[in-house]
Amino acid sequence: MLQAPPSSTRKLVVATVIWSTREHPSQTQSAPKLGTVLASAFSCSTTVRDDKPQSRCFSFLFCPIPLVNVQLTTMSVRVVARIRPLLETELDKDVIVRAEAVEEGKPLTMVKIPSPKNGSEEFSFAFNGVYDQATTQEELFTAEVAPHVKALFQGLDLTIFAYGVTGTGKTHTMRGGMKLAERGVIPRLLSNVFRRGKKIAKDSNGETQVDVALSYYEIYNDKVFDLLEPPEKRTPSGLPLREKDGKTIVVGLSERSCEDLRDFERIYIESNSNRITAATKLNAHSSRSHAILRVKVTQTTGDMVQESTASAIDLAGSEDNRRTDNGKERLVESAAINKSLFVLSQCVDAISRGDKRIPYRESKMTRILSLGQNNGITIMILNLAPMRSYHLDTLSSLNVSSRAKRIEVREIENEVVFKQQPRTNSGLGGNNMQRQPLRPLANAHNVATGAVLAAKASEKASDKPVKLFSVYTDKAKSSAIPSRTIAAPAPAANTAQLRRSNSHKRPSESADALSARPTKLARPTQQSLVRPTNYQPAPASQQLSISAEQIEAMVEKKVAEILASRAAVVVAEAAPEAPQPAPVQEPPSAPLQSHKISEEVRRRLEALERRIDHDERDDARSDGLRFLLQARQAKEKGDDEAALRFYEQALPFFPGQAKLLGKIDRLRAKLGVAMSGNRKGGDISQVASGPAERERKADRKRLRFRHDDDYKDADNNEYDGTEADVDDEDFVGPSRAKANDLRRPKTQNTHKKAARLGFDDGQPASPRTKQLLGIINSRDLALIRGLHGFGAKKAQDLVDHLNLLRGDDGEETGYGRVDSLAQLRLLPGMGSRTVERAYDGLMDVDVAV
Ligand SMILES: Nc1ncnc2c1ncn2[C@@H]1O[C@H](COP(=O)(O)OP(=O)(O)OP(=O)(O)O)[C@@H](O)[C@H]1O
Repeated sequence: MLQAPPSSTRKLVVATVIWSTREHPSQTQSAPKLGTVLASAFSCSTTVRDDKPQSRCFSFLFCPIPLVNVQLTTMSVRVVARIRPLLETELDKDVIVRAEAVEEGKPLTMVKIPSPKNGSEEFSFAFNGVYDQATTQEELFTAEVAPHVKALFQGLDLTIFAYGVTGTGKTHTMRGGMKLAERGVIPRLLSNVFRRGKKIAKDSNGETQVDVALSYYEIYNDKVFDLLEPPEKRTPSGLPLREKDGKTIVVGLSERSCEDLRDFERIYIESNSNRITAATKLNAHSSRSHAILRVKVTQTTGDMVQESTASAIDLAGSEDNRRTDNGKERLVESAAINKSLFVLSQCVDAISRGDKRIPYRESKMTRILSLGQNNGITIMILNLAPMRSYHLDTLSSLNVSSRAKRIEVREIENEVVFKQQPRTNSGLGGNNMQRQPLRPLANAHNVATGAVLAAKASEKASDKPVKLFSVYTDKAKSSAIPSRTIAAPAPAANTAQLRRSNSHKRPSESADALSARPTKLARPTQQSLVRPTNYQPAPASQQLSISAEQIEAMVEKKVAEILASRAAVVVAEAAPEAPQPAPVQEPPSAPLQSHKISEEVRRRLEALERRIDHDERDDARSDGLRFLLQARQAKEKGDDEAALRFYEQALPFFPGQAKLLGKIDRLRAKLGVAMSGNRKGGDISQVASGPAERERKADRKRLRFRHDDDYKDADNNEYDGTEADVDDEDFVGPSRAKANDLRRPKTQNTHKKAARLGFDDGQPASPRTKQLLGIINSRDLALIRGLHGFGAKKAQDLVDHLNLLRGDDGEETGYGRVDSLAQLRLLPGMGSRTVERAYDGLMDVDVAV
């Protein structure tokens, strides 16, 4: 049975067809001929998108036995735009965003918006679909999401995320309002999932069992918090992320099984009350976090199990703080929100440029979203406000989103596995998951983990969480909507009128907004964080009553466990061929004194551990710290060779660090002596040809590539590797230096330019460089905006970025300070052209003076 997928934008790249049998799903065999046949048989229906011919993809999943899986299919991220209707206070005359069709009678695919500089000019952005102000929740769902539910049950993962400026309707789209008709994508998705699950069970006469489980978490200030857990269980550093089987997983995330829609409603409403939203000037109930709902569908037939996941993501909205009047607390959140969205746009840009280095790891949200790296189907819903007051923000999100269309995701269905080897691909909890250790609940601002906050919330708590949106299905209606064909658009003003004359009135704009508002939690005061209205203190019997020593013992034990597991992971990643360190096995009752590591070392390890956890706003650095941690552990065990390897692996994260280089040199020297002694006359070259040296060589290569990627000119893609060479000259030694010499003539001009600007880290900074860096490091928005080539947004983004980078240990590491033009160039949004212009701008001023 062949099934054509719903999307018209997929393309077929049948490279390998995996043929597997139900009896032996693990035995696969390439069948390229069959793939070719299928490709030629079905590639005839071509659709045109973005002026690029695309072929339709056909998947052959869920065929009768034997299973035939087309595994290497790619498709672009499907990007659709939705223009929200006018709110009560907004006027028709201010509408500037329109939805249009390429030709009359065709579906809407264009968004038109005037140029901010010249009103008579108009920009057009093409999307896979555009939904105007009159579009209902049901129409959007039926056209964009419902068709993919089938694919979800065929084993594909589905990701739907709403992106846009604050107040443009992301939460409304994803979660929806109180009335049945206002239900958003999420409740409708669950409704469809349960319905299809029941159908599959029924059609198979109960042979196939379908289970649904939920995880729900938020990323707040770049920390991950489980929304299924009560706020008092949160730890200040949130849950860590790890990569597993090519997927980013949240370690220790809980999962709840969900039987039906009623169950879902209870869980969803309860956990949404844990989500952080607050009043800002631009949105009375603004989401201050990115919220990610994961719906895991497990189909079990006999001993075969197939898992797939639908992720529905309501991103927090970017906001221009000049318009928000945000207070300090909101500004901190805003900086985190803007930074992650900025990184997202950087990722989109990098992917669409075809860059090798995609800055996913610079924010948790982009790591989790992994655009272009994740498999399955991805739908991005760009939410737009039609008003002039959003003009520049709208343009910027239109730019990002239209580039996102070029991102290809691999459409790979999840494998079917035997029950005996249950998949652990979610890694998202369950009983086998280690939760983070409980820590004292005194917390920083604004995260609802503190006992005080919780207690405050509990004063207002009612027995039941407040229901703020509708979940239940009105089945009869849903099937009545035909697949979307939207007539030629009415002029914006008319549609706006149409919408506003509608009886549908958003409670947010009404006097009793706080009580009746459908989408987000009511907040007692403007600018205040509103935390769980449903919070109930745990009954006395469940409250923690443990002594300080017990807590200390728990923490110590946990640290030892975490270190051991990380050691295993890092060792496995770093040297797959090397023997794995034996896991630290400690009986629960083992006395603490039995720990092999001395107190002093433990303290240092803990300090490192804390830095790893707290420093996760820069995961690249925390990777580096992890290597340092491993190196120290290895040294403690007397394994100098491993220590050397880990120190060298840490080096790319702390390039040029004299202390680190010193350690490496000393260890190399020591190892050389020791090895020659051990090997009776063996010399260092023997060591150098062993696995350690191979690893070192690989590291150097990695280091070189890393630098090469970093130094790829962000503005013009012109390659300039010279700085990288200068950076690690000491480390690479003479042979590398020679290689550099060979490369130099090719990049002479760039090099000269770099030298003129003092891009080379090793060179003394010129007065102008110092002046420029002084301005940057001042983080003074006005000064930075005054630099040549810096617009308001660029300046704000830079300041936000620097503020975020500074962190607690800013003083010690100098992190968040820009010490050279080379560093400045590498910051998000900079690039050599920007730095050059700013530098030259200063020069002009000097000359003029
Ligand atoms: N399609 C729509 N129909 C009716 N009302 C809408 C629609 N989209 C948005 N709204 C209304 O617009 C207001 C802002 O929407 P919402 O809170 O969903 O924005 P948001 O993008 O999630 O904002 P933030 O990023 O600050 O959380 C709300 O009052 C919401 O009810």
